[in-house]
Amino acid sequence: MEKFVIDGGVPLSGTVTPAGNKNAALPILAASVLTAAEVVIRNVPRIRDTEAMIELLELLGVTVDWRGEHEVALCAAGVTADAVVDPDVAEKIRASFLLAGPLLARFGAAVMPPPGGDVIGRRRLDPHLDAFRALGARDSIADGQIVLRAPVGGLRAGDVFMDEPSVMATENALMAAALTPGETIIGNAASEPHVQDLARMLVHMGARIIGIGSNVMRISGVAELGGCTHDVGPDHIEIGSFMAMAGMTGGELRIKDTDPGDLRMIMLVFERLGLHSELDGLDLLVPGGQDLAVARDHGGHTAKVQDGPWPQFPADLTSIAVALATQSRGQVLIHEWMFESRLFFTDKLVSMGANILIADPHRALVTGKTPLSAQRVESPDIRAGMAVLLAALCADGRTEIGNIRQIDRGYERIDERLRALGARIERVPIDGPSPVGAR
Ligand SMILES: CC(=O)N[C@H]1[C@@H](OP(=O)(O)OP(=O)(O)OC[C@H]2O[C@@H](n3ccc(=O)[nH]c3=O)[C@H](O)[C@@H]2O)O[C@H](CO)[C@@H](O)[C@@H]1O
Ligand SMILES: C=C(OP(=O)(O)O)C(=O)O
Repeated sequence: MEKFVIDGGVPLSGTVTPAGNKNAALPILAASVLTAAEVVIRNVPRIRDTEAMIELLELLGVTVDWRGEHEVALCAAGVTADAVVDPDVAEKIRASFLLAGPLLARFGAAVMPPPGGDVIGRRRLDPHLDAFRALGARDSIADGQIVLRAPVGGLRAGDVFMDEPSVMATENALMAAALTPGETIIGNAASEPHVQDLARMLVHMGARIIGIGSNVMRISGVAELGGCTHDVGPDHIEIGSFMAMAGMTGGELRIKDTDPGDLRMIMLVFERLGLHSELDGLDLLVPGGQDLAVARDHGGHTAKVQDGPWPQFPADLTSIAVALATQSRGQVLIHEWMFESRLFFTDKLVSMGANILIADPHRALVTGKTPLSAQRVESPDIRAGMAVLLAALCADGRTEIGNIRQIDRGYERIDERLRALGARIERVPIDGPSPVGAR
């Protein structure tokens, strides 16, 4: 067990390169199961969630060959119909359920243990099951696991209409449809950058997909998919986290090699919170020393930030937006529309001095700017952990953050990368000695 010890109050400045998108890498790794050919995946973030997915793949019989720090070659030629999804590893990540689509399509059956993931509210699996049913599969429960079976002769191309634009259900439906001959239509599909990235990989493997980036995709599936080499796109959630960090500490940051199309809504919403950023080619620049002030709506009305399915503001950045708002003059209502427990972590920011009123489980009214001071806090989930870390970086004094395994689930070597920007942060074993050089 480890904790972060942070001495705050230093502007973080310099250049940083974002890691590959966690939520793209996970389905892209799972898609390797769709083919017996080798797939090479580059720009894989080295985080705990991708480690867990790769462990699951190895336990299924996929050969895993790291060819570089972020490049892995996977070959699922040895996976058989009786391969088992390991329940102990599956419960570590929500994305373990992404193996359902590939296994069902390739072998006609999948036995799926309950997935894990962030405890941020109720997380339905119904859209996944609905999609598989629309392709002819049947499901039942045995020993707490979901058993999926394709009809004799395999899945049938069909008309899938999501009851909500679920990200992972769209990904499962896409993977299953790509290996099902005929045309499948997915309506009310999710279209997040990670969904698009997976769809592009499936095209490289031999499927034809029309409508990538929209909420209706038409997939011409094939009986056999081939190998490919695929680069995972940059993580827009990590980029948003770095932007907020620069704004909150007053530093100047250049974020390299972004995908500007993924940043439009994030830049717009952060601008509303007073944080200006601009593009320089593919790089995103956050100027230093900004005096943050929330922009009121026309007519002087209170500003609001609300998340939603893409291209709306990403749910995974709402915790970060709350942290940023604490350092911006004025008042803003943050409405986390999707997950009913995601805002509970704000009590940690309040304990550090933030002025946040929780109106109900989905709404927080943040009034800034308030000085923050150091505390001992736990990280309840990946993004709340990052929000608390951002608060610690601009707080006065020494903050200790426990349960940093949560942060490590989604952010690669975050302490090392923040140190390179000037942060005074150390990773120390729990009950270990005080870090050298820290105040
Ligand atoms: C591994 C991965 O990719 N995880 C992401 C994925 O999770 P995941 O795919 O599990 O999330 P879903 O898109 O299914 O949405 C999560 C929950 O939000 C609710 N919901 C969602 C859409 C909607 O239109 N109405 C609605 O009510 C549902 O209760 C649903 O269970 O997408 C979430 C929403 O972007 C992100 O927070 C997660 O980081
Ligand atoms: C909620 C998240 O991840 P997961 O769906 O894997 O729990 C996240 O990335 O913020």
